[in-house]
Amino acid sequence: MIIGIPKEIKNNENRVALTPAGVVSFINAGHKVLVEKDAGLGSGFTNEDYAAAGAEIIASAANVWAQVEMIMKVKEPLSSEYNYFREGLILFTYLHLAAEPSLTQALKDKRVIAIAYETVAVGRTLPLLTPMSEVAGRMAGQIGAQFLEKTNGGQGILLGGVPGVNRGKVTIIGGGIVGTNAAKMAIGLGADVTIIDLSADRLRQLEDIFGNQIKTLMSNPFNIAEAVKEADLLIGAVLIPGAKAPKLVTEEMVKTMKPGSVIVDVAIDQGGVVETSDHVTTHDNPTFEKHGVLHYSVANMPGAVPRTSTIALTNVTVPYALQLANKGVFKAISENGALKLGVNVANGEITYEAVAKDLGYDYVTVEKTLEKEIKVS
Ligand SMILES: NC(=O)C1=CN([C@@H]2O[C@H](COP(=O)(O)OP(=O)(O)OC[C@H]3O[C@@H](n4cnc5c(N)ncnc54)[C@H](O)[C@@H]3O)[C@@H](O)[C@H]2O)C=CC1
Ligand SMILES: CC(=O)C(=O)O
Repeated sequence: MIIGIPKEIKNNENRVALTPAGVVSFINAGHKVLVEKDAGLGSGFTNEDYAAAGAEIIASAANVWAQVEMIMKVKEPLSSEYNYFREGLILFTYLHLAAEPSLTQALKDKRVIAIAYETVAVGRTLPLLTPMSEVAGRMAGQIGAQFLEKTNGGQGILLGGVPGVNRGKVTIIGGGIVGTNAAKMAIGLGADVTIIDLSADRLRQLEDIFGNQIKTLMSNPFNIAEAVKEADLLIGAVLIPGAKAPKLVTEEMVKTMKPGSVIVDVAIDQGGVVETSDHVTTHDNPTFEKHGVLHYSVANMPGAVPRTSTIALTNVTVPYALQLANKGVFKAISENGALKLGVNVANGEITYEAVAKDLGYDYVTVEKTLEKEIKVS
C-alpha cells in the first residue's frame, strides 16, 4: 500500500502522524511511504531522517494526498483539505465528527473511508485516544495553574498555597484518562482536588489510586453546581465515545465562580462540557473571558508538546495502520473489531451511531455499508 503523511496545518499543530521509526516498519512490510516536506520538523524529525528511513519526500500536500491509498494524519482535515478527498481513500486520524458537521458532510459526499482514532475501542478502553488524553490531562493541571497567575489574567493564587494559606481548589468533571492525569498533576502541585464521575465503580477505583489525596463526588446537577461554585480551577474531562459532550456545567453555574477562576475544558474537541465554552480556541490565543472566568478551550492541547505527543501517539497508531496496510482496509476491519469501531464514514454513509444521532443522519452499520467488500475479502 502507499501511505501518505501530510504536514499538519491546524494552528500550532506540530505533531506528525508517523515518526521515522514508523516509516521503517511500513517499509519493512513492503509498503511505500510519502512524507510531505517538513512534516516532521515541529516534532524534531528532519526530511533527511525520513529519507534515511526509506520514505519519499514530496514537496506539496496535494501531491501526497493524490498519490496514496491511505492518509495518516493527527488532526481532522480542515476545509482547505476537503478538496483532496476522493472515493475509497482511507483516512486514519482524529476526527471528532460530532463537533464537525461540515467535515462529516464532506467525507460522506466524497465517499471517503474515514477511521477515527478516538473511536477505535478495545472493550471500554480507547487505545488510540489514551496517550493524548494522558498528555492533555497532565497539561490541564499545569495550564490551569499558569492561568491562575495574576499576570495571566487569573485571580492570583498558587494552587498549592503555602503554610498558613489555603490551597487552591481543583474540580475535575470526568474521572477517566484525562481526569486521572489532571488529578496527578493537581495533587503534585498541592491542590485540594475533587473528582466527579457518573460511574460509582470509577469513583471507587479513583479512591483506590489516590486515597485521601482526593474527594470524589457522584455526577449530578446538585453536586456539580456545588463543586463548580467552589472551584478555582475547573477541568472538563467527560467523554461519551463519539458523541457530543453533555453540557453538564451551565452558564448559571459559571456565574457563581469567583472572578479570575479558570476553566480548562479539555472535552472541547467533542463540543465541551461547559455551556460557556461555546467556541474552540487556539494555542495562539488560548483563552477568553466570560462572567469574569477565564476559559481555555484548545482542541489540540498535545500539539504544544509535539515531541512527547508524536512519539506517544505513533506508538499506538502504527500497529493498527500496519494492519490496514498489510491486509487491506476491508479484511483488516472485518478481522479486527476494535478497528471496525473506528469506522465513522464509509461508502457515503455514517457508520458510527453516536455521530449519526448527534448530526441527524441515518445510521448504517459498517457490516451493512461494506457488505459486498467485506464478503469479497
Ligand atoms: N482538548 C484536547 O486537546 C484533548 C481532548 N481530549 C478529550 O478529553 C475528553 C476526555 O477523554 P478521556 O479522559 O480519554 O475519556 P475517558 O473515557 O477515559 O473518560 C471519560 C470519563 O467521563 C465519565 N463520564 C461520562 N459521563 C459523565 C457525566 N455525565 N458526568 C461525569 N462523568 C461522566 C466517564 O465515566 C469516564 O470516566 C474527550 O473528549 C477527549 O477527546 C483528549 C485529548 C486531547
Ligand atoms: C485527541 C485529540 O484530538 C488530540 O490529541 O488533539
